[in-house]
Amino acid sequence: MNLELQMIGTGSAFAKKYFNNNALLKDGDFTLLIDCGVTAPLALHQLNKSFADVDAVLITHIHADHVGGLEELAFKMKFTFHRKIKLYIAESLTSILWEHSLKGGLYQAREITSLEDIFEVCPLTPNKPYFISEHICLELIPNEHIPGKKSYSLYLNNQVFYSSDMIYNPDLLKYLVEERSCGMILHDCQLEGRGEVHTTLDELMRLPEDIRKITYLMHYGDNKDEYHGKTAGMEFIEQGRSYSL
Ligand SMILES: Nc1ccn([C@@H]2O[C@@H]3COP(=O)(O)O[C@H]3[C@H]2O)c(=O)n1
Ligand SMILES: [Zn+2]
Ligand SMILES: [Zn+2]
Repeated sequence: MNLELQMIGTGSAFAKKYFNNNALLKDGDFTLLIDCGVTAPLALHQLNKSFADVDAVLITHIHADHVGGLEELAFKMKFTFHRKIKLYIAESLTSILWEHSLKGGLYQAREITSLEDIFEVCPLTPNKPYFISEHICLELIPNEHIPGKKSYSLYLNNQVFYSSDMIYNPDLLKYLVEERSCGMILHDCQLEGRGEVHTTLDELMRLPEDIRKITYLMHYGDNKDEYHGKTAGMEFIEQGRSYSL
Protein backbone atom coordinates (compact mmCIF):
# COMPACT_ATOMS: atom_id res chain seq x y z
CA MET A 1 0.00 0.00 0.00
CA ASN A 2 3.03 2.23 0.69
CA LEU A 3 1.28 4.60 3.04
CA GLU A 4 2.61 5.78 6.38
CA LEU A 5 0.43 6.21 9.43
CA GLN A 6 1.72 8.24 12.35
CA MET A 7 -0.47 8.71 15.38
CA ILE A 8 0.23 12.20 16.72
CA GLY A 9 -1.74 11.14 19.76
CA THR A 10 -3.09 7.86 21.10
CA GLY A 11 -4.87 8.97 24.25
CA SER A 12 -8.46 8.79 25.38
CA ALA A 13 -10.41 12.06 25.50
CA PHE A 14 -9.20 13.08 28.95
CA ALA A 15 -5.76 11.40 28.99
CA LYS A 16 -2.96 13.62 30.24
CA LYS A 17 0.05 11.49 29.31
CA TYR A 18 -1.01 11.05 25.71
CA PHE A 19 -2.34 13.50 23.16
CA ASN A 20 -5.78 13.18 21.56
CA ASN A 21 -6.21 10.19 19.27
CA ASN A 22 -5.38 11.92 15.96
CA ALA A 23 -3.23 10.68 13.07
CA LEU A 24 -1.24 11.71 10.05
CA LEU A 25 -1.69 9.52 7.00
CA LYS A 26 0.99 10.12 4.38
CA ASP A 27 0.98 9.20 0.73
CA GLY A 28 4.30 10.53 -0.57
CA ASP A 29 4.09 14.32 -0.35
CA PHE A 30 0.42 14.33 0.56
CA THR A 31 -0.49 14.40 4.26
CA LEU A 32 -3.98 13.86 5.64
CA LEU A 33 -4.72 14.75 9.26
CA ILE A 34 -7.27 12.33 10.68
CA ASP A 35 -9.16 14.27 13.33
CA CYS A 36 -7.88 17.46 14.88
CA GLY A 37 -8.42 17.54 18.63
CA VAL A 38 -7.60 20.16 21.22
CA THR A 39 -4.08 18.80 21.59
CA ALA A 40 -3.27 18.52 17.85
CA PRO A 41 -1.27 21.80 17.60
CA LEU A 42 1.01 20.82 20.50
CA ALA A 43 1.23 17.19 19.38
CA LEU A 44 2.41 18.31 15.92
CA HIS A 45 4.83 20.81 17.47
CA GLN A 46 6.43 18.08 19.57
CA LEU A 47 7.02 16.08 16.39
CA ASN A 48 8.67 19.15 14.80
CA LYS A 49 5.64 19.59 12.59
CA SER A 50 2.82 22.09 12.28
CA PHE A 51 -0.40 22.62 10.37
CA ALA A 52 1.84 23.84 7.53
CA ASP A 53 2.61 20.15 6.90
CA VAL A 54 -1.06 19.21 6.50
CA ASP A 55 -2.74 19.08 3.08
CA ALA A 56 -6.20 17.92 4.12
CA VAL A 57 -8.14 17.13 7.28
CA LEU A 58 -10.75 14.48 7.91
CA ILE A 59 -13.22 14.57 10.80
CA THR A 60 -14.83 11.41 12.15
CA HIS A 61 -17.23 13.00 14.64
CA ILE A 62 -17.76 16.08 16.77
CA HIS A 63 -16.05 15.74 20.13
CA ALA A 64 -13.31 18.09 21.33
CA ASP A 65 -10.60 15.42 21.12
CA HIS A 66 -11.46 15.12 17.41
CA VAL A 67 -12.37 18.70 16.37
CA GLY A 68 -11.11 20.96 19.18
CA GLY A 69 -7.96 21.97 17.26
CA LEU A 70 -9.84 23.07 14.14
CA GLU A 71 -10.18 26.68 15.26
CA GLU A 72 -6.40 27.08 15.41
CA LEU A 73 -5.98 25.17 12.17
CA ALA A 74 -8.55 27.40 10.45
CA PHE A 75 -7.05 30.68 11.66
CA LYS A 76 -3.55 29.55 10.68
CA MET A 77 -4.66 28.48 7.21
CA LYS A 78 -6.68 31.64 6.63
CA PHE A 79 -4.43 34.35 8.03
CA THR A 80 -0.92 32.84 8.18
CA PHE A 81 -0.60 30.34 5.36
CA HIS A 82 -3.30 31.84 3.07
CA ARG A 83 -4.23 28.38 1.98
CA LYS A 84 -7.56 26.52 1.77
CA ILE A 85 -7.10 22.86 2.54
CA LYS A 86 -9.67 20.16 1.89
CA LEU A 87 -11.99 19.19 4.72
CA TYR A 88 -13.34 15.64 4.37
CA ILE A 89 -16.40 15.12 6.48
CA ALA A 90 -19.68 13.22 6.29
CA GLU A 91 -22.25 15.40 4.59
CA SER A 92 -24.51 14.91 7.63
CA LEU A 93 -21.95 16.68 9.84
CA THR A 94 -21.03 19.74 7.78
CA SER A 95 -23.63 22.19 9.08
CA ILE A 96 -23.38 20.80 12.62
CA LEU A 97 -19.63 21.36 12.62
CA TRP A 98 -20.08 24.99 11.63
CA GLU A 99 -23.22 25.93 13.55
CA HIS A 100 -22.63 23.96 16.72
CA SER A 101 -18.89 23.89 17.00
CA LEU A 102 -16.78 26.34 14.99
CA LYS A 103 -18.92 29.42 14.29
CA GLY A 104 -18.62 30.81 17.82
CA GLY A 105 -14.85 31.14 17.59
CA LEU A 106 -14.27 31.66 13.89
CA TYR A 107 -17.07 34.00 12.77
CA GLN A 108 -15.79 37.28 11.38
CA ALA A 109 -18.00 39.56 9.24
CA ARG A 110 -17.05 39.49 5.57
CA GLU A 111 -14.09 37.16 6.27
CA ILE A 112 -15.35 33.97 7.84
CA THR A 113 -19.07 33.34 7.64
CA SER A 114 -19.14 29.69 6.65
CA LEU A 115 -16.97 26.56 6.55
CA GLU A 116 -16.30 27.32 2.88
CA ASP A 117 -14.49 30.54 3.83
CA ILE A 118 -11.81 28.40 5.45
CA PHE A 119 -11.88 25.00 3.82
CA GLU A 120 -12.51 23.39 0.52
CA VAL A 121 -15.35 21.36 1.95
CA CYS A 122 -15.59 17.83 0.56
CA PRO A 123 -18.77 16.22 1.90
CA LEU A 124 -18.59 12.44 1.91
CA THR A 125 -21.44 9.98 1.51
CA PRO A 126 -21.00 7.08 3.95
CA ASN A 127 -20.28 3.61 2.60
CA LYS A 128 -18.85 5.04 -0.58
CA PRO A 129 -15.12 4.89 -1.41
CA TYR A 130 -13.31 8.07 -2.46
CA PHE A 131 -9.79 8.44 -3.77
CA ILE A 132 -8.40 11.48 -1.94
CA SER A 133 -4.83 11.09 -3.19
CA GLU A 134 -3.11 8.79 -5.65
CA HIS A 135 -2.96 5.88 -3.19
CA ILE A 136 -5.46 6.73 -0.44
CA CYS A 137 -8.96 5.41 -0.90
CA LEU A 138 -11.24 6.34 1.94
CA GLU A 139 -14.68 5.16 3.00
CA LEU A 140 -16.71 6.33 5.97
CA ILE A 141 -18.54 3.60 7.84
CA PRO A 142 -21.31 4.83 10.15
CA ASN A 143 -20.82 3.57 13.69
CA GLU A 144 -22.53 3.74 17.09
CA HIS A 145 -20.82 5.99 19.62
CA ILE A 146 -23.14 8.42 21.40
CA PRO A 147 -26.94 8.05 21.23
CA GLY A 148 -28.37 10.42 18.64
CA LYS A 149 -24.95 11.63 17.45
CA LYS A 150 -23.59 10.75 14.06
CA SER A 151 -20.07 9.35 14.03
CA TYR A 152 -17.98 7.39 11.59
CA SER A 153 -15.19 4.86 11.35
CA LEU A 154 -12.84 4.75 8.37
CA TYR A 155 -12.01 2.01 5.94
CA LEU A 156 -8.76 2.70 4.12
CA ASN A 157 -7.90 1.10 0.80
CA ASN A 158 -10.25 -1.81 1.47
CA GLN A 159 -7.67 -3.08 3.96
CA VAL A 160 -7.37 -1.02 7.13
CA PHE A 161 -10.22 -0.34 9.55
CA TYR A 162 -9.81 2.71 11.80
CA SER A 163 -12.57 2.67 14.38
CA SER A 164 -12.27 6.22 15.69
CA ASP A 165 -14.71 6.18 18.65
CA MET A 166 -17.36 3.47 18.76
CA ILE A 167 -19.07 0.94 20.95
CA TYR A 168 -18.22 -2.72 20.44
CA ASN A 169 -19.45 -4.07 17.14
CA PRO A 170 -17.92 -7.52 16.59
CA ASP A 171 -20.22 -8.25 13.66
CA LEU A 172 -18.81 -5.30 11.74
CA LEU A 173 -15.24 -6.45 12.43
CA LYS A 174 -16.06 -10.03 11.37
CA TYR A 175 -17.78 -8.78 8.23
CA LEU A 176 -14.78 -6.62 7.26
CA VAL A 177 -12.31 -9.44 7.82
CA GLU A 178 -14.37 -12.19 6.21
CA GLU A 179 -16.08 -10.33 3.38
CA ARG A 180 -13.92 -7.30 2.68
CA SER A 181 -10.34 -8.50 3.06
CA CYS A 182 -9.56 -6.35 6.09
CA GLY A 183 -5.97 -7.01 7.19
CA MET A 184 -5.51 -4.45 9.97
CA ILE A 185 -7.76 -2.98 12.62
CA LEU A 186 -6.93 0.10 14.65
CA HIS A 187 -9.44 0.19 17.46
CA ASP A 188 -10.31 2.50 20.31
CA CYS A 189 -9.77 0.75 23.60
CA GLN A 190 -11.20 1.74 26.95
CA LEU A 191 -9.03 0.01 29.52
CA GLU A 192 -11.41 0.14 32.48
CA GLY A 193 -15.08 0.46 33.27
CA ARG A 194 -18.14 -0.27 31.18
CA GLY A 195 -18.04 0.53 27.49
CA GLU A 196 -20.96 2.88 27.35
CA VAL A 197 -19.63 4.97 24.48
CA HIS A 198 -16.37 3.18 23.64
CA THR A 199 -15.18 -0.37 23.12
CA THR A 200 -13.51 -1.90 26.17
CA LEU A 201 -10.38 -4.00 26.27
CA ASP A 202 -12.45 -6.84 27.80
CA GLU A 203 -14.74 -6.76 24.77
CA LEU A 204 -11.88 -6.77 22.27
CA MET A 205 -10.31 -9.71 24.12
CA ARG A 206 -13.44 -11.71 23.25
CA LEU A 207 -12.77 -11.42 19.51
CA PRO A 208 -11.60 -14.55 17.69
CA GLU A 209 -7.83 -14.97 17.63
CA ASP A 210 -7.49 -14.30 13.89
CA ILE A 211 -9.07 -10.88 14.39
CA ARG A 212 -7.13 -10.09 17.58
CA LYS A 213 -3.90 -10.82 15.71
CA ILE A 214 -4.52 -7.92 13.34
CA THR A 215 -5.95 -5.56 15.96
CA TYR A 216 -3.97 -2.61 17.32
CA LEU A 217 -5.20 -0.60 20.29
CA MET A 218 -5.50 3.20 20.41
CA HIS A 219 -7.48 5.90 22.27
CA TYR A 220 -6.30 4.48 25.60
CA GLY A 221 -5.92 5.85 29.10
CA ASP A 222 -2.83 7.05 30.95
CA ASN A 223 -2.33 3.71 32.72
CA LYS A 224 -1.83 1.77 29.46
CA ASP A 225 1.54 0.38 30.63
CA GLU A 226 -0.23 -1.64 33.35
CA TYR A 227 -1.89 -3.62 30.55
CA HIS A 228 1.16 -4.68 28.59
CA GLY A 229 1.02 -8.46 28.15
CA LYS A 230 -2.63 -8.50 29.28
CA THR A 231 -4.31 -7.81 25.94
CA ALA A 232 -4.71 -11.31 24.49
CA GLY A 233 -1.98 -10.61 21.95
CA MET A 234 -3.26 -7.26 20.70
CA GLU A 235 -0.59 -4.56 20.41
CA PHE A 236 -0.88 -0.97 21.56
CA ILE A 237 -0.28 1.57 18.80
CA GLU A 238 2.46 3.94 19.95
CA GLN A 239 2.15 7.69 19.86
CA GLY A 240 4.62 9.35 17.47
CA ARG A 241 5.77 6.13 15.81
CA SER A 242 5.29 5.70 12.05
CA TYR A 243 3.68 2.53 10.75
CA SER A 244 3.83 1.37 7.16
CA LEU A 245 0.48 0.29 5.82
N1 LIG B 1 -22.16 9.36 27.79
C1 LIG B 1 -20.89 9.76 27.80
C2 LIG B 1 -20.45 10.76 26.91
C3 LIG B 1 -19.13 11.13 26.94
N2 LIG B 1 -18.27 10.56 27.81
C4 LIG B 1 -16.85 10.95 27.86
O1 LIG B 1 -16.65 12.14 27.10
C5 LIG B 1 -15.72 11.87 26.09
C6 LIG B 1 -15.87 12.63 24.81
O2 LIG B 1 -14.85 12.20 23.91
P1 LIG B 1 -14.69 10.63 23.59
O3 LIG B 1 -13.33 10.37 23.14
O4 LIG B 1 -15.86 10.18 22.81
O5 LIG B 1 -14.80 9.96 25.02
C7 LIG B 1 -15.89 10.39 25.79
C8 LIG B 1 -15.99 9.85 27.18
O6 LIG B 1 -14.72 9.81 27.80
C9 LIG B 1 -18.71 9.58 28.65
O7 LIG B 1 -17.92 9.01 29.42
N3 LIG B 1 -20.01 9.18 28.63
ZN1 LIG C 1 -12.37 10.41 21.26
ZN1 LIG D 1 -16.02 10.63 20.72
